[in-house]
Amino acid sequence: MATKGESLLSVRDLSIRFGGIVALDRVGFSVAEGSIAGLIGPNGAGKTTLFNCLSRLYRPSEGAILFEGRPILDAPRHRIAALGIGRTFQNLALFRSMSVLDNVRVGGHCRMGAGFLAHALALPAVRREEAALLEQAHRLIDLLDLGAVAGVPVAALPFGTQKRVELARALITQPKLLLLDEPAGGLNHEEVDQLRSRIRDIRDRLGVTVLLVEHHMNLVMTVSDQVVALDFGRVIADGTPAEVQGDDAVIRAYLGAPAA
Ligand SMILES: Nc1ncnc2c1ncn2[C@@H]1O[C@H](COP(=O)(O)OP(=O)(O)OP(=O)(O)O)[C@@H](O)[C@H]1O
Repeated sequence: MATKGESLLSVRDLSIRFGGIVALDRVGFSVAEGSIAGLIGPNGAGKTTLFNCLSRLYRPSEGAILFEGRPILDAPRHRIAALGIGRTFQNLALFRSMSVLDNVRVGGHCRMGAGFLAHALALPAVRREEAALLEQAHRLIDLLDLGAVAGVPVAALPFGTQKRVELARALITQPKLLLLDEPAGGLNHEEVDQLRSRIRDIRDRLGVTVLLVEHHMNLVMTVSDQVVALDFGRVIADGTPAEVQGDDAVIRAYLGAPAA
């Protein structure tokens, strides 16, 4: 197991092609345990493709992903949450007619140890697990200020609140690494400020390492310890927010090459 400051996640020489497009080209970087890392890059740079490789939705053609020092590309997709990697999606993936509480609880079932038969028979072990899950769901609902709407169907809530529900649902799997795909997308200024402190709370209070893909530069640069910049599927910068913000290749990628 990685100790604080060591790499929790290492991406090594990761490549993937779609037809003629090289979406990721020998991408490599590491994320230290207990840190907040931001992944930036212009549209089409490969950020979502990288997330999809990390959550095993895509299979890279080359390279390796190590989590806690162990390769995970051979792990079946449904084991990823149980290994300790959670994620949220750019487009919310919630059960819209279900309540906030039920959406959060449902996310926790992949971590439950009791088997199918034990569930069917409602054995005491299952009842204990269900009770622990309910308690954890309420804790996360409180952490994310969702207490007042716990019984409300998700479809009836404003977008910003739904995004918090998705965050709570991703956290109930007790991930060591949380992948956030554009958490600030569609949020107003005040909600982005709240999101910044929530991401810090998640790291500081729950001890979760965070990797976020985000276009909102102010959020990425103020919340991250490390920023990795991609362009055309390649890592063009990897360092502190100040280093990456001042990097010539990053400035060129965002502003375009100066006219000849
Ligand atoms: N399933 C796919 N089939 C074909 N091409 C794909 C697929 N997924 C991604 N691509 C291509 O790979 C490249 C990287 O796309 P990706 O969505 O990862 O970029 P991104 O950095 O997340 O962009 P954005 O910020 O716009 O979300 C793009 O050229 C995209 O068209």
